[in-house]
Amino acid sequence: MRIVVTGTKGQVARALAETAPARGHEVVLLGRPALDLEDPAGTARAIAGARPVLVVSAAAFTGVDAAESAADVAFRVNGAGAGAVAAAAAALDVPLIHLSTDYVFSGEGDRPWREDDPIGPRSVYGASKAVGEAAVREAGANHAILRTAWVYAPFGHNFVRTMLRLAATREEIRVVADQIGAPTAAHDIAAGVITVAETLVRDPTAEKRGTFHMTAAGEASWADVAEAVFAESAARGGPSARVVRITTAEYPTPARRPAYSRLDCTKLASVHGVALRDWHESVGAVVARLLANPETSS
Ligand SMILES: NC(=O)C1=CN([C@@H]2O[C@H](COP(=O)(O)OP(=O)(O)OC[C@H]3O[C@@H](n4cnc5c(N)ncnc54)[C@H](OP(=O)(O)O)[C@@H]3O)[C@@H](O)[C@H]2O)C=CC1
Ligand SMILES: Cc1cn([C@H]2C[C@H](O)[C@@H](COP(=O)(O)OP(=O)(O)O[C@H]3O[C@@H](C)C(=O)[C@@H](O)[C@H]3O)O2)c(=O)[nH]c1=O
Repeated sequence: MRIVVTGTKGQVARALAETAPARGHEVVLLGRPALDLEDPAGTARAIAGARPVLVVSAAAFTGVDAAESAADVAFRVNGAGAGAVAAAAAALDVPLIHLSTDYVFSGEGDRPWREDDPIGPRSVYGASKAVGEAAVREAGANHAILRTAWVYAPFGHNFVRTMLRLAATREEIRVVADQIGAPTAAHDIAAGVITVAETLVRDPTAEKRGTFHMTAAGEASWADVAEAVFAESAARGGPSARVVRITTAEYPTPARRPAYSRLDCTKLASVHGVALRDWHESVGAVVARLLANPETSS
């Protein structure tokens, strides 16, 4: 099928472009200037012109700290922009998969968040993504909202690449150990998105629609992720650093991040048969690719 994806350089968009052809699908990536989420009419035109069988809404304002001082842009892109993409899918009568985030939750909990738990974003980014979710639900498309978390890939902006970059010049890196979540590889998300896409097109019944959580199996703190990255990197002769485990209070940032961010993914497994692999495996694979092909990793 022809899958039209918003964003050209995004991690999930690029991973979809790499993953879908082997599954028999064509991917069309639409990004600025052809599709600008701040321009709803232009967004609708660009999506219609690309003739989708299904739309994946993967572009977003993802600068969590930057959003705190650019709330107007974050809400235009992640709120109204997401609504414009969903309205375009509804007008074309094609299914939509919209990506959302663990940051819509407060993080003040002690068991993995379920889809029907009340949201309570603590950051502008999380709040803007929550507005986007609501706009997608309102638009009337056959849709699935997939909330994922802590995304990384061998390319793009992500924590794994930041750690390897910092390790090139530092012996020691201070990393928060009291935020818990599930680091999720963009390629694993892409594989799961394609399976959900195939189901939505084949079987557009109400049961397959709605909101689902889709993260890697297992849990980690950011410090755990850094340690796993450096263990894998060191084993392959790449850069590594000593991780100093610190508290969130010791690493002040403009945005507040959820302390407990794990998502319960059982609904996705039972309705769509999708369960992503353990994060350790995927972090290992991404670090291995980064070290083997640094030139394809930007
Ligand atoms: N990254 C993460 O850790 C997580 C991400 N998500 C969600 O998953 C989705 C995919 O994330 P990810 O692949 O990491 O995203 P990235 O940050 O890698 O890429 C975001 C993309 O959005 C594009 N974009 C930003 N503003 C606009 C705009 N006004 N018009 C058109 N395109 C725009 C960017 O374009 P350009 O390259 O030109 O800047 C970029 O291609 C997003 O919805 C995100 O909220 C959910 C959980 C975790
Ligand atoms: C670079 C660095 C970060 N940190 C901390 C800051 C923060 O609490 C945590 C993660 O920082 P980052 O800025 O890399 O990640 P962040 O931008 O918070 O990542 C989030 O992005 C958005 C888009 C999402 O949707 C979320 O699921 C999540 O992936 O690590 C350290 O402790 N030490 C460091 O050296």
